Amino acid sequence: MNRKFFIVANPYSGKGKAQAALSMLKKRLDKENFYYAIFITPKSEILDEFIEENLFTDTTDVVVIGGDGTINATLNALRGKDMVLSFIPVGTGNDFIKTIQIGNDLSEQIHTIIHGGERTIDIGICNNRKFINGVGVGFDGQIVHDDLRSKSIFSGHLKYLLLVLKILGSYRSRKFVYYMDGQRLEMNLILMAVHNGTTFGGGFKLNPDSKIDDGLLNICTVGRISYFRRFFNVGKFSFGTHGRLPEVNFYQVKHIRIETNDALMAHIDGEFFGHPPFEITVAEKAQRIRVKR
Ligand SMILES: Nc1ncnc2c1ncn2[C@@H]1O[C@H](COP(=O)(O)OP(=O)(O)OP(=O)(O)O)[C@@H](O)[C@H]1O
Repeated sequence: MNRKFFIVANPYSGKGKAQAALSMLKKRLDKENFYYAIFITPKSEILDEFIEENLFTDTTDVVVIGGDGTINATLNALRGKDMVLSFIPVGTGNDFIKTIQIGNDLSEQIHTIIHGGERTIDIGICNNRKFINGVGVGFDGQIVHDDLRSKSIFSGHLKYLLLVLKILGSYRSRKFVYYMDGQRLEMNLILMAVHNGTTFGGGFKLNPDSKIDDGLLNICTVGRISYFRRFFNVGKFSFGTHGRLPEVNFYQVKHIRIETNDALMAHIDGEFFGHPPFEITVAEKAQRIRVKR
């Protein structure tokens, strides 16, 4: 079958690195005589609807040049169409691709897009919206919320890290009421990370043992923790060694329901996603992606 590429490029992701990536990808696709179409994303709350409207039905390969938010919008635009997703990560955090092998630089990543192998991965679903990496509720939802509104002389990852430190020093634990595979729990938590992937926030490996094709969601909860212990242990979350802390618990489930609480903020694949209630499940082996052979 002749392959047809549809390229979704976000000019805003990661301070505009998409243009250079797009030029190089176009050159390589031209050289190999592939058909392709390009969609440059507009700033919009309904990005997935714009992508879906422009997607040709005979597309075989959808390439995302952007960060996790652009991957999320593209994934939701596919609405079950059987197309292979591949990635050039030019976002700020790029947390999802830390779970897979696509190559370390632009040239290798383009090689993977054209000549890579296929892998079929699980997809999470939260209140009918799909996610590829995860949903964060509590502390990291608050960061995404505040990041959207804060003005700073810094930008990108540095702005994000400064916000993490600021909120780390003030965020209080909140009551979570939730059902994991039907079992009711009620806990005061700083955060709950529900993952298909492993990492949030550009490198915090909250669920280091998560696998993207095991049919399960990995959950990390962090309970009430003193301000001193937060700052002292924050590095452990980057290395994924926080499991030794008594405030941390890990779970693997197929379904979680988090009850209504307007004091809890959430994000889905790094995009602000409001407040619970959330009904979160996993669709096993639901999406083909392109990875390094
Ligand atoms: N043309 C555009 N101008 C401004 N914003 C845009 C444009 N196109 C898309 N967006 C916004 O970009 C956001 C997604 O950015 P994306 O997540 O891909 O990059 P990032 O935030 O730099 O990376 P990451 O999520 O990996 O940290 C969405 O909120 C979307 O509305």
